[in-house]
Amino acid sequence: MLAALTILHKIRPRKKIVTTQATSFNKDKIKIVLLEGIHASAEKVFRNEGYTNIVTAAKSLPVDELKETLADAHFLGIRSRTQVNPELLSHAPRLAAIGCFCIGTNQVDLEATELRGIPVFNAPFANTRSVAELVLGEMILLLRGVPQKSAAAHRGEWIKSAANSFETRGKILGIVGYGHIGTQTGILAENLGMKVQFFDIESKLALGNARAAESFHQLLETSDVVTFHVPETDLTKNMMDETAFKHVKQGAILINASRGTVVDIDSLANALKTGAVNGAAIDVFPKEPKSNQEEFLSPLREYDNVILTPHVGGSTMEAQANIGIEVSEKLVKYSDNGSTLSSVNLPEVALPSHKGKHRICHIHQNEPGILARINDVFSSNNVNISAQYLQTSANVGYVVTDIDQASSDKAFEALKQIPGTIKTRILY
Ligand SMILES: NC(=O)C1=CN([C@@H]2O[C@H](COP(=O)(O)OP(=O)(O)OC[C@H]3O[C@@H](n4cnc5c(N)ncnc54)[C@H](O)[C@@H]3O)[C@@H](O)[C@H]2O)C=CC1
Ligand SMILES: O=C(O)CCC(=O)C(=O)O
Repeated sequence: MLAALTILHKIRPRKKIVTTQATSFNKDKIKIVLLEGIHASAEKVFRNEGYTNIVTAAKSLPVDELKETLADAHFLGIRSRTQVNPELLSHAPRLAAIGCFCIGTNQVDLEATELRGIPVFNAPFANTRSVAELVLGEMILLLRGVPQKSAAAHRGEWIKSAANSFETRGKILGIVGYGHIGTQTGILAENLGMKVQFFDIESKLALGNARAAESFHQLLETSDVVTFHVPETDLTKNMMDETAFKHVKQGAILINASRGTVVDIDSLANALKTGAVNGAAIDVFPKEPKSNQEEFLSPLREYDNVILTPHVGGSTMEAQANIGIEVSEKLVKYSDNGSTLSSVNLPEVALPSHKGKHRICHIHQNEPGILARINDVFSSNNVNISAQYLQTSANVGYVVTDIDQASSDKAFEALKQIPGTIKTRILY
């Protein structure tokens, strides 16, 4: 492992590491902030585990209020609205971990949190089914022209016609991003009798009768319905732009329940205007209202054949309750036991119980010799190590050491002084 540390250090440029130190307190002193209406199941998990200092808010907080709230907070829970950037982190000196109570983690600067030794956790598939079901429903409604017929009926108009109304059976569904949601959507669509093709940048196992498209453009050219299930990355930004729209099969349906940056809204509005696409369902937008009180602005509002939903793809009672439990359990585990298993930004270390021992968690810059210095501290303080676990990424290393209770405080103090230390915690 030491060799791996050394090699990675040599080939990666040095990143700016922000050194802050935190220790573990009594549970009632650990402040947990849960924002954006995170399901009550999360608070219940924390309370059941003895955490009582819990602040909740039904919405995201304005930046100044958020900074104030985070000044003495140890754990932060958010959904997709709260943006966590280096500026915010500089106002959260005690922050130990962040829970994204959703799938996407693009709202958090993952490198900045990594360099501060703050693990970020999410719920990678607790709302997968909810998104897939919404997409399926929207697809059926759009193929039947229901949104425009319904909007007309609300205005007193009666469009009893089969024109431009189709079954899903036998139609081709093109899935862009064949991950958890993409595959789940494909399976459900096949059960309706659709033919499924997908485009992914990774080589993927095709489930059921699905097949990989030759290219993104080939998928667009041959699909009756196109649905996006990619994360927000540099590659997916405006993936569906003016050029991509030129490849869409005449009269196709377009669905985006991934991230608002993936589909260029002006290009979509243009395609709707010219009739190049026959309808759309959009759940996510480049700029979304910060609260339910803010007006939603979009050039798509004028189109009856567009289903507009307020980023609720994953918002079902089932999904939110499950996400609340899953993410809070990960945060509790990190707090109580030090486990970073399934963290999206820090080296993953799965840990057994440390009953009868004190556990010292040390997050540090991944540089040559640091592991030796850590173990020097233990040997020079005559500390007997009963177990040690470690994992590294290009930038940071995470070493967890279980030691006898009698010698833990002295060793802990010495470990904090090692150059390159980012964060230390002692778990009793
Ligand atoms: N509307 C909502 O409420 C929700 C939205 N989401 C969004 O859906 C996204 C997808 O979720 P999952 O399926 O769980 O993620 P996933 O990580 O399981 O799958 C994403 C897939 O996209 C592929 N991909 C990445 N870049 C690509 C590119 N440039 N071209 C083609 N494929 C690419 C990946 O290889 C992967 O297979 C999330 O990142 C999140 O942003 C997730 C849940 C709820
Ligand atoms: O529920 C939310 O606030 C966001 C859902 C979402 O987009 C996700 O899980 O990535």
